[in-house]
Amino acid sequence: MIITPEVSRTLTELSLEISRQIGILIDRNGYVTHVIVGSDSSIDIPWLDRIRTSEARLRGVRLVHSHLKEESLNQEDLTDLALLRLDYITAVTMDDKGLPKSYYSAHVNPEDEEGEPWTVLSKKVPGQLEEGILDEILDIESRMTRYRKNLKGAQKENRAFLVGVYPENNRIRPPAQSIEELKELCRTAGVHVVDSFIQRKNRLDPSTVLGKGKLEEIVLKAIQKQVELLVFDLELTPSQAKKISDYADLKVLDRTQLILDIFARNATSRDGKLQVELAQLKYLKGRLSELDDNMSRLTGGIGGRGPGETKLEIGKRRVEERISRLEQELKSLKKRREIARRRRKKNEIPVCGIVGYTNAGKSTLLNAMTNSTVLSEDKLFATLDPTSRRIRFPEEREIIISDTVGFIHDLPPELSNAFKATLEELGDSDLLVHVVDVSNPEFRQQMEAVETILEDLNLSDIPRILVFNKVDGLPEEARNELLREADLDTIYVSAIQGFGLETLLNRIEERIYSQAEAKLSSTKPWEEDEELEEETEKTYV
Ligand SMILES: Nc1nc2c(ncn2[C@@H]2O[C@H](COP(=O)(O)OP(=O)(O)OP(=O)(O)O)[C@@H](O)[C@H]2O)c(=O)[nH]1
Ligand SMILES: [Mg+2]
Repeated sequence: MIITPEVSRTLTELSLEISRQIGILIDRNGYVTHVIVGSDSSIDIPWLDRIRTSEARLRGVRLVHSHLKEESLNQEDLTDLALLRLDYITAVTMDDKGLPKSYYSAHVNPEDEEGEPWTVLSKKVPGQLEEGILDEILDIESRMTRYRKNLKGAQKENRAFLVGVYPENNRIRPPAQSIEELKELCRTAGVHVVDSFIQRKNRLDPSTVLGKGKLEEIVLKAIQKQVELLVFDLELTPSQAKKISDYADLKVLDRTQLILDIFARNATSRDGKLQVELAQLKYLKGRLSELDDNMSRLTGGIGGRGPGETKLEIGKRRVEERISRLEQELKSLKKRREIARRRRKKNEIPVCGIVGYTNAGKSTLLNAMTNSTVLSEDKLFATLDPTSRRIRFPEEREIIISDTVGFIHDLPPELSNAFKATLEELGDSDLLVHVVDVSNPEFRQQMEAVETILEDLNLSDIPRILVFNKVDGLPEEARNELLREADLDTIYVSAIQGFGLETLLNRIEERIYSQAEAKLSSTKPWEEDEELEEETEKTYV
């Protein structure tokens, strides 16, 4: 039974006596876990511990509360039901003697994506209360689970909503494109994006970023669509993330965390893994400091005397220790890499680096170039990125061509070192091939972002070839327009269809070898060699 007639009567009688709503939370064993006294028209449910074990499950308690007037469940009641994932919610009304009159109940809607997030049941009078409430709740839960099971493979895991808040007249990056990029990041990270929400707002709400109303709307939809993750297209402070996550009872991630996660997944070399861990720890350290500041504001004693070493401080110290250990290790790895680099340099095989915005098609292009020519050879250099290949041209000319990590707008500062370390070897390149995905409407901004990063890395002096990739994905007119305005140095390719690769390879050979010859005639090779040998020996000692 939802509530026994006796308890129900106590509830309504007391309620009438004090002219306030009274609510009780009842667990699955029938025990009352909380008694709540509200005002005459509403009731505040206390913070409920998370006792659910899986996303599809309900909270394990139902709320029965009195309504002083003959009113069914109102919007606030239904919102509480959904937000708190209550097992069930019931409002009991009373007659003028305080005896229970009607019961209005609702439960969450376990499967219908399009309807309301709740199912409102028809009114019952005291004699109609039946046994079997527990079975009914278990049935709702199993329907929720079944609904989830029926979702197709990839849609089942990590279901997410994207949330973007943008200033009202930001002309630099249209929100739709920014969200589109976030979607791509999610795809890479194995997150299934169910829907996205964009809010235009000049002033962010300091505590929850979004206004309460918008957040509530999003959370209610999240419950309905069985979403368990909110991904924000901006950087959240730790306390914002915590507030949103507490309110929504959903996991909350921001763009930085998403990128960190992708880096962590994709790092394969020892160096890469350490770099990512370092970035993660630095990120964590920043978060701990902010939380710590908030805590000491709450706990700080008179005259600024603090509470001694808090748990957070201990955590922070451990993080710092690990950071410095990682930095040490990375330093020694870097030394070893430098030696290997010098040795390679001595071999005098010119190096060509492929750079470009993430997803521009760099890896595809590298594969296409090295597989499509009989001149290529798969060769892995242990100390290089595993995607370096050797290309052999006629006349015994060869080059090493290497793929790099993709560039991205607004790289989180914690990551930029890790990112730069992977790009460090680009400094040795004799030529850079800048690959652009021209089928992306944002490609010009992406080119700019790449330019900025190259400058940042002091690489803008290295000769460069500009390659417009994915021309196959462009409609005829757009392609013609590009062709008209582009300079002669730009090369148009489709890495997938193999279009333009010959031209590109020829251009690479031409550029590298004309430079190499120019260099040969202007420097005395033996001088350089001697110097190298000396340095190499020094590092060995
Ligand atoms: N239509 C079309 N798609 C392409 C072309 N080249 C690459 N792609 C696709 O673009 C996507 C990204 O290609 P990648 O080669 O992984 O791109 P990338 O630049 O190495 O990306 P990151 O390593 O993530 O920075 C893949 O789905 C490719 O199939 C092309 O010429 N035409
Ligand atoms: Mg790639």
